[in-house]
Amino acid sequence: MTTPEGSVTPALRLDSLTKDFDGRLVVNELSLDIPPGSFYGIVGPNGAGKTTTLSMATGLLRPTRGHAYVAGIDVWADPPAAKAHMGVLADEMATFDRLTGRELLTYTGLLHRLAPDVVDQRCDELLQALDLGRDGAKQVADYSAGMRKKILLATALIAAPRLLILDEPFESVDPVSARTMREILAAYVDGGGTVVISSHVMELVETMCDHVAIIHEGRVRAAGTLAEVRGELSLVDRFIELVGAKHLAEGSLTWLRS
Ligand SMILES: Nc1ncnc2c1ncn2[C@@H]1O[C@H](COP(=O)(O)OP(=O)(O)OP(=O)(O)O)[C@@H](O)[C@H]1O
Repeated sequence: MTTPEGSVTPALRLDSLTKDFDGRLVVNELSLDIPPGSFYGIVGPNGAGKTTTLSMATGLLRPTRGHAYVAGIDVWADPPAAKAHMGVLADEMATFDRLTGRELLTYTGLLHRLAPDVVDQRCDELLQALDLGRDGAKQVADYSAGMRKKILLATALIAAPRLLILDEPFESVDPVSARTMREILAAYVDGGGTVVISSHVMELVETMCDHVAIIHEGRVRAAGTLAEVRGELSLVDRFIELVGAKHLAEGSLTWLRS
């Protein structure tokens, strides 16, 4: 989609997003444009505000101030329209744990008004691809943490949205499944989709993403293409340069030495 001025509408626009928890600003006037077709990594130290930001962007947590737009649609002004454009994976998302993996996927597909035979075929393919074929009949409540990530990724993918927002999608996932997930996401971006992931794993972001934002204390410290953000440094060095390295103070935890 293009605006009247001819500029391309961002797949996701965060406009001065702010979250105040009991007087503490954990996300502070955060603005970011995610170009369509990009594979965008959001990195930041523990507690930087990544999950809070993505929760506000996906309609899970109401911002104190600011706006999020998906393909130009204001997420909080028209949540159903905005949500129709995106697939979301987030730990704090409520899900129907008493359904089996296959039932949850089927239910999600039917909610998106896909034809039952299409849902069936996509369920087969997704369960197979994510190595959940044998666990399709098990309740999601009994899934391991990694299996839960994978079934939630499958629910985010089943309706083939144009935007995927994935909070720590690789956490707890084994290396074989992680590789498959990376292949699925790379093919999705090749097909014109946009992916936004948060991650702590710099190597992963560096090899997968073409854009990156470094967030610290609720603000964007650097954002742009990977090359623009990294400069001459590796992403991890740039990250440490921006957020500051911490070393163990001399003499602390000496009681750990036997
Ligand atoms: N519901 C809440 N009430 C109060 N404070 C909260 C709430 N949710 C998050 N916070 C605080 O907001 C800050 C940002 O948390 P957030 O989960 O967004 O960080 P994060 O960057 O995703 O961290 P991590 O990398 O550790 O997952 C933290 O200090 C956290 O304690």
